[in-house]
Amino acid sequence: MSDTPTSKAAPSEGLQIHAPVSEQQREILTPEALAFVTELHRRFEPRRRELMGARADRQARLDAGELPDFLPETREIREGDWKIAPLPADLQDRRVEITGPVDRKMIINALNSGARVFMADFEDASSPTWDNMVDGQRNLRDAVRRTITLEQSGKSYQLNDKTAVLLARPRGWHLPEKHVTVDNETLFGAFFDFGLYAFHNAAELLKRGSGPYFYLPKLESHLEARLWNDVFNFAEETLGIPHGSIKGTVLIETILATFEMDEILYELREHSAGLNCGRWDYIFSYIKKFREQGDRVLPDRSKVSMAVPMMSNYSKLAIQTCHKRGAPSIGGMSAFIPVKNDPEANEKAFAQVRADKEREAGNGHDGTWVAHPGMVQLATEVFDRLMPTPNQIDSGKQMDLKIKAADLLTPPEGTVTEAGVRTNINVGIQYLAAWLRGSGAVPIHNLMEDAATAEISRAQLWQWRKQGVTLEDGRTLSHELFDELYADEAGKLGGDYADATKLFKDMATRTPLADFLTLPGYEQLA
Ligand SMILES: CC(=O)SCCNC(=O)CCNC(=O)[C@H](O)C(C)(C)COP(=O)(O)OP(=O)(O)OC[C@H]1O[C@@H](n2cnc3c(N)ncnc32)[C@H](O)[C@@H]1OP(=O)(O)O
Ligand SMILES: O=CC(=O)O
Ligand SMILES: [Mg+2]
Repeated sequence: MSDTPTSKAAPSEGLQIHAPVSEQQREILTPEALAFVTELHRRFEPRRRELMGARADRQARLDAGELPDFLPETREIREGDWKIAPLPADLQDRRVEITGPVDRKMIINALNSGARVFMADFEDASSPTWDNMVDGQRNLRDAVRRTITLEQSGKSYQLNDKTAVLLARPRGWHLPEKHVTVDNETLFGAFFDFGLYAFHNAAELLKRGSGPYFYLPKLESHLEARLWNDVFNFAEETLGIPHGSIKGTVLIETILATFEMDEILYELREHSAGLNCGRWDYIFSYIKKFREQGDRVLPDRSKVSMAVPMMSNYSKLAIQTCHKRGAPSIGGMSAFIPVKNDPEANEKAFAQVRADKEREAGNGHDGTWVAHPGMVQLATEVFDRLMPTPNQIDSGKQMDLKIKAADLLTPPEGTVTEAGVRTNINVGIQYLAAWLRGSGAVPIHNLMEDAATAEISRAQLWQWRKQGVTLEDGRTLSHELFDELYADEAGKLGGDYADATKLFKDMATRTPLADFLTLPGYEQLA
């Protein structure tokens, strides 16, 4: 294995960049790195496209009333006795993982936060501007080599001696990288983000005793996991790193993937580092997939907690499935963040996070996510107390659980309120405005908001309006009432939010529901 990454592929012809490239960005966009990305596109783009077609076909069937269930054709995999390959040493203990965008300061702060793992996020927490995506790669390259530093606002940032293990989350299969084409076709973000990170860092990470570790977002089927596995195999061979050294933790954050957790682990068994419960996208996915099914309307977002049966069953099934296969099952993100200048509200936020982490550790998760360094100590204290071993894969928790499709599909009790409608409008517009300005994670009303939580706001509004839901006060959410509430909330935010107000309303009302807010949003992103 050499220090300088090399690719067997020749520097690429056919790849074009349609954006300015600074001197510093050229260090990332080298001919060799771009040749590798080009090859990923040429080999795997037809399958990516086919899988996106399968998503659309499935949605049409769901719109017609079909419900998901465990697949008959993969019963043998579910019932078989197999395990994933052994975990590398530095992925055995993942009790607290901090996440955040690939901004230079955030990366340093997250790696120094005391968390076991840092997930550097090109996805939900990042607005995919060209500079964010390419500079993020540069920041991570420097983080891997431990040369990352920053002087900002009179403060000096550098890495502590002991830092978190680094995982990167590339964009999901659906998101294009519009600034790059290969053979005149748009390159997709997953190939760009994975390709550049793996090319620049895989060998270096292995040399340093870690490895090229990834979180894989928004998968809807085991066939999508198979594609990632093939991409990993190709990358290992091309970059000359050992087979199985790339590890992927799949986010189970779509209602459809929940029915294929065994199969997803199986596809990735030589490359798997377990599963994670991405609760926010999961709720979004439930709304999106069942948007036309009037008996599956969810109540206000604040009422869809991890304690409601549908969500609790999903997380317990993830624990059972992972542990049967020797894999870690990581919990999710509580959206509560520290509240400045309000001790009472701050105490409540901490109590919420504590309760969430106690539930996760008690149920059997092997680790969890936090959004803010201020929550690392609390989550660590909870996991240290309730999980005294590095993980609880062998604890036997949830092994007697018997989950049927209805346990995952039955919506929770609860009502839709005018306040819930207004909050979704207000938060959705504020988030989208920030995203269009280049920030993908923002604090709004003392909660962490990112692309996944904004999608819930949008999809709920769409479904409630479409279904003409009855509000708790007895009124129907007619198109007229929706317009009235929308105009009122947008009016309170004012003219600075004009672009976001227009786009968010379009996304909350346009038929059919757009698959992702970030797709039409990306067309408007500078
Ligand atoms: C649904 C999902 O996908 S969840 C995963 C994706 N979402 C995320 O990763 C969200 C991550 N969190 C964040 O981005 C931020 O915490 C926010 C936007 C929610 C709040 O940000 P802020 O209000 O700026 O936080 P705050 O002002 O309290 O920050 C205090 C310090 O902590 C740092 N900080 C805050 N969050 C993080 C983080 N996640 N990682 C690293 N550092 C952080 C800030 O940079 C700041 O550092 P400084 O004192 O050196 O300037
Ligand atoms: O990515 C995490 C989620 O909750 O969505
Ligand atoms: Mg997500």
